[in-house]
Amino acid sequence: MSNRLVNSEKLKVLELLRNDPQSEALLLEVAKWDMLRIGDKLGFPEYITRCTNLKTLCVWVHDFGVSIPETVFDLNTLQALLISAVDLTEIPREIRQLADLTTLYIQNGKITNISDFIGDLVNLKRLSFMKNRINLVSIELGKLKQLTYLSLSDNSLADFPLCICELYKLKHLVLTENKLNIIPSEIRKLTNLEGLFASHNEISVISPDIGSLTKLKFLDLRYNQVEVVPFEIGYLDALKQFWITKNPTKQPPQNVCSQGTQAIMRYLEDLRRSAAIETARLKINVLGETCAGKSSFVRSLAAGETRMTPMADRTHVIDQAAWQPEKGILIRINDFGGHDIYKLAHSIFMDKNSPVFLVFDINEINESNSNILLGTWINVVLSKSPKTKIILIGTQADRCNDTAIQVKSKEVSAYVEDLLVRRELSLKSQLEAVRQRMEEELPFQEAFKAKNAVISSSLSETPDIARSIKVVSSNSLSGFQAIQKLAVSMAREKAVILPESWFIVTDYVEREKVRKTEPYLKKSKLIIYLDSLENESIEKREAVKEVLPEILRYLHGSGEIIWFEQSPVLSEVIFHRHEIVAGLLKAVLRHDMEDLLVHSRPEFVHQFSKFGFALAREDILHRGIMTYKMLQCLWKPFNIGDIGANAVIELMKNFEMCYSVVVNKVEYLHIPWLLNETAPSSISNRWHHRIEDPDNQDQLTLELHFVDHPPIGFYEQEAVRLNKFIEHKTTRVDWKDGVFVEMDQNTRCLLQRKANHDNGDVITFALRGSHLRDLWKTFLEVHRDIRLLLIEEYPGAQCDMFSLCPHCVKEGVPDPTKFPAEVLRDPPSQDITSIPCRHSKTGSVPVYLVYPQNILVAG
Ligand SMILES: Nc1nc2c(ncn2[C@@H]2O[C@H](COP(=O)(O)OP(=O)(O)OP(=O)(O)O)[C@@H](O)[C@H]2O)c(=O)[nH]1
Repeated sequence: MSNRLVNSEKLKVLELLRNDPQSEALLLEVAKWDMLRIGDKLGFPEYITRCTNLKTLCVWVHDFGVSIPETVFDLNTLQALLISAVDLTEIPREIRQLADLTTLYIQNGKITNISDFIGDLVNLKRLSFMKNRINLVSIELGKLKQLTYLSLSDNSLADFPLCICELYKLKHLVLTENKLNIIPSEIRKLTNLEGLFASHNEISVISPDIGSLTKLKFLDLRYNQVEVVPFEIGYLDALKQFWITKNPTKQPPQNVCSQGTQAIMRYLEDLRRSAAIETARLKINVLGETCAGKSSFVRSLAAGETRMTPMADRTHVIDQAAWQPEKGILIRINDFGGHDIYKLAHSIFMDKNSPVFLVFDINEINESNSNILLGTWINVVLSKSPKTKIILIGTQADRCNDTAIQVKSKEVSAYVEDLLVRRELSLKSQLEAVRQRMEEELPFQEAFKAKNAVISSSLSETPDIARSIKVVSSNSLSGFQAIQKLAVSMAREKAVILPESWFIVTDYVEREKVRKTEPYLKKSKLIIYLDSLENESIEKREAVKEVLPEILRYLHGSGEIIWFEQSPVLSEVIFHRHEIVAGLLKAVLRHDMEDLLVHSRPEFVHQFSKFGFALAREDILHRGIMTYKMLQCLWKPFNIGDIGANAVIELMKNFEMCYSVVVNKVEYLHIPWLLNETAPSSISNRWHHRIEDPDNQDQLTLELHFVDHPPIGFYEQEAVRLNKFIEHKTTRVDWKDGVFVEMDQNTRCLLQRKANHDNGDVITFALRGSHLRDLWKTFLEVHRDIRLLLIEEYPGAQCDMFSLCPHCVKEGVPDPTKFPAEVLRDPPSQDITSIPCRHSKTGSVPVYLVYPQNILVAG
């Protein structure tokens, strides 16, 4: 059936009309129709002239050529004409004949202007020229006083057609995907407007008069160039949804915009009440090996004069320097002291929007150590946040002559270039492999396509590493000017406009940072402080209290504080001193724990008996288990009390550095980072290399192949996450590179990390048991979890995931067939019963071994 009618009962008539178009009886029937929808390319039906009662004509996907058949304009009963006319280049003049039209849609054409005669269609209420090429609109459009809906979306409008602002009854105005650069003052005239949709334009100016649109409920300005949202938008009481993300907004700051309408409105209201102050805050993270010269560089930069660190002063974990290069600009520089703590707790201290200064001693760099001094750090940053800007800074230039500096600078640039080329080549070869498999036309084409898309997108994003390195000396301050200029320009890009009242909180935090009296600030105490400000009006104090979460989020984003709001315990504690958080984490996540755990030390001797301490020590060193009591001892020097300790534990759990197990009402923290030992010998009895009982057991296996090493922390984080899938009454054994779990009598699993110098490291998750259906359920959940961990936490990790053929595994084939793990998310069609496997005698294996037919797929 090619022609479609809205009323299906009339389809028979239509079919007969095709066969016998002259049948008078049928034509009489046609004359009664009031609505007709045509949706093909088979020519325009002749009988249309007989539709003398037609009120609605809807023609989609119809090849008119460049003009609409004139017969349409004779249908003078028409009230609604909706056409999609691919080749139409202008609005047909004859349209004026349809004087009763209330709805006119001419979409998906090539129309370039809206001509004068449009003004004749005075009864129009709804008008759309969506998806044309309109760049000119006649002022006559302003005569359509009955219009309530107008869409000119997806056209080429560069100037806002002011005549639109004469359409007083307009309720919905859709101008998305044009080239508009302003929302003009005249917009105030559209007092009935309820929805203004202008995303994907080039709008940089919004007239404050937009504040007159008292009925506006929806305002969409995403994907524009707006820096300043006028505070008058805060007057729009009816506004339910305001979208303004994907703009370079300073007012409100982008983190406020991404919080949604309520947060934006609160901010704007605050701005209305108090003065607006422009401020630019930037966080720079300084990384690099120990003794590179980081601290000397950071301190000299912040002080504006040489500040060399003595050799002795190299024990800090993280220092934060404040640098105010000019009024209104505050740069916080985190100096990570070359410690692993940065690598372990990246997500706590880092964010993709803050640049990294990677510092190395220019005298030390050579071909053999570039990988350690630069490559490892670059990979750590890129695996976590591939879009972070990285600037390479060679220090200690005063100890190097000019020629050597030139040579070494070139070598470093070449090294980085090479690193990026290698990265690209590796991605390209992965892509090639996937494409080859696509050509083999195996089942699971969707899986290959998905993988193809992921690799292609990584390929299209070249990491943002500055190729030319900056060479400085903290001794002579040579090269500092260039760095200062760069940092200031990066800070300016981050400038935001804040209501003056926000500075009550930011000033308080800054003062406390300098005073260093408290290890952290309590939110409840901050609120008490706000209440105590007698010089401020009650209204102002209340307003600040209301926007406190936004202010804290802003301060977190600009590196001023560490504040997470996932839970009441966490949100109560504001860490305003980075060094305290780093110190607390380092006190637990240290690899020299064995030396520290000596009973006679003051922090332990009064808390533990000798025997009790020996047990606790054993737990930590051999099982990676720590009690709350032990934590309290380790954190004693920081004086953080119960509230602070609970918040840090919560932080560690949230960032998956540990998981907790409660035994006999005592909470134990399991911290895979602390494990140093190889697999206990008992494991080989509980998990044989080959499946023990092949007749009754199966094994599902997931292998993660990394181009080089897994990103730091990935394995440990997955080891923590694995706990989610383990039933309460199970046995779990952890060692440095593995986890073995006896889930129940029938099911066991193994997570293992294996170094493989030639082909990159491999992490394996294997699940073995006698109920294939149950195995699949857990296996899919774990696969989904690992996939999400990679996507969300390690988006730059170069990793290939495979599902091994269970048949090969059972047979003990040394190199089992590997299916791309994407097959686990791509159900094969129901009629496929077997999958090719080169190791099988029959050349294939049953599909249920590769994909869990009839079992719900974990997305
Ligand atoms: N001559 C010279 N010595 C420098 C320069 N920068 C740093 N140093 C010296 O190099 C040594 C290490 O400098 P730091 O600034 O402490 O290096 P770091 O990278 O912060 O070291 P960690 O804190 O261990 O990570 C110190 O003795 C500094 O005095 C420089 O530009 N010129």
